Amino acid sequence: MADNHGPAFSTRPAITASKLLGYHYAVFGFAPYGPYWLEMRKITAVELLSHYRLDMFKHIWISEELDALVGGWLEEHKQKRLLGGEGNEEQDFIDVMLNILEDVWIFTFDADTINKATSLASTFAFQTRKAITVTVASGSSKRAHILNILPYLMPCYMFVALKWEKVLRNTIPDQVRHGFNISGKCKDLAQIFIKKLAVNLQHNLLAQEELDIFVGKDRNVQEAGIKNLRYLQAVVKETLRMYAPSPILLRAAKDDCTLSNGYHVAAGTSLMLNIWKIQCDERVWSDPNEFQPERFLTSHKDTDVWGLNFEMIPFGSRRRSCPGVSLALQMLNLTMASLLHSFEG
Ligand code: HEM
Repeated sequence: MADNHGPAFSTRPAITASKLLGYHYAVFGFAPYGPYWLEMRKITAVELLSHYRLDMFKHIWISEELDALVGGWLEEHKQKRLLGGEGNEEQDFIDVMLNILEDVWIFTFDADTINKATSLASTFAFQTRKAITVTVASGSSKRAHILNILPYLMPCYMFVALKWEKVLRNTIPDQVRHGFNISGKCKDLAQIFIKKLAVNLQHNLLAQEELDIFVGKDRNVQEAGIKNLRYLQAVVKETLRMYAPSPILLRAAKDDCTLSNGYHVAAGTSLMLNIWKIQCDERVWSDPNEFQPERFLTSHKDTDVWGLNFEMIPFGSRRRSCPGVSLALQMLNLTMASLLHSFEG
């Protein structure tokens, strides 16, 4: 279906939570297919998440800079709460935002929570923007900065007839939210990864051996060296296969279409793709419930996660696939390699 009817299913279902929490679909991951989504997708791919930009911003995601920014901000709010006064309301806001981040399936929220989250989300946007402005003012001006992309966002104004302010407010916090999300996803995946290696001595030894050969005990793992760590990459892929962080994809039919089996699907029909089931299909994967990284060096050595092999789509596929896949893979591989490297085998 993803192959033959990809374009027909390139929009998202119009659910209430996307409308309320996504500023009337201005958060482009929730936006319907159309000129606004196309423009935002282009800006994100070229200006924010391209290899060129990832290289420019490497100092941010490799260092602790972003963590420090967000951590400092949360700490400040905690302190305010301890001192009483306005802190309580702000703490409410943080609690709700963290719930949203942890619970991606926001359509399970009841009406009250959605109302509360909607008003608090705008505070979040305001605070994030303030934090970014303060960071710029406080002086990393010589470095490439995320705000460099803002001129490219200006044309979006024309598409949504929103105030420029609103586009800015929705876009940057959205990427920051994804930043939080990836840390969460990385943390969950890292836990699974370590647990799997802890119970399986043989996997652990193979991964450690590879690190010893290509990195050595006395050096830190560098991003450039990851490409040599083929076993480690296979372990990361196997983790993504068995524990896809987004196990269900949400799409909707953009136009009427007829599937190859003759079913007619009306425009607007929601489609939920069960990625977990696809990635554990025993017709494709032998012993699908067994953690076997070796399969990505043997029977599935040509299967990657970029959305072209439909038996393995942890980042989705085609038009609405994850634009952060490159960043996510770099972070996952580097985090896992560094974690493993810090432990004795
Ligand atoms: C382990 C990490 C990650 C996983 C497993 C993941 C997975 C996914 C999946 C399954 C989708 C839906 C794809 C589809 O419908 O076909 C998606 C969409 C998206 N992801 Fe990710 N993602 C990750 C990290 C990131 C990062 C780091 C960013 C950006 C900084 C990001 C930004 C987005 C955006 C903006 C969309 C919506 C795209 C659209 O609707 O056009 N993701 N992601």
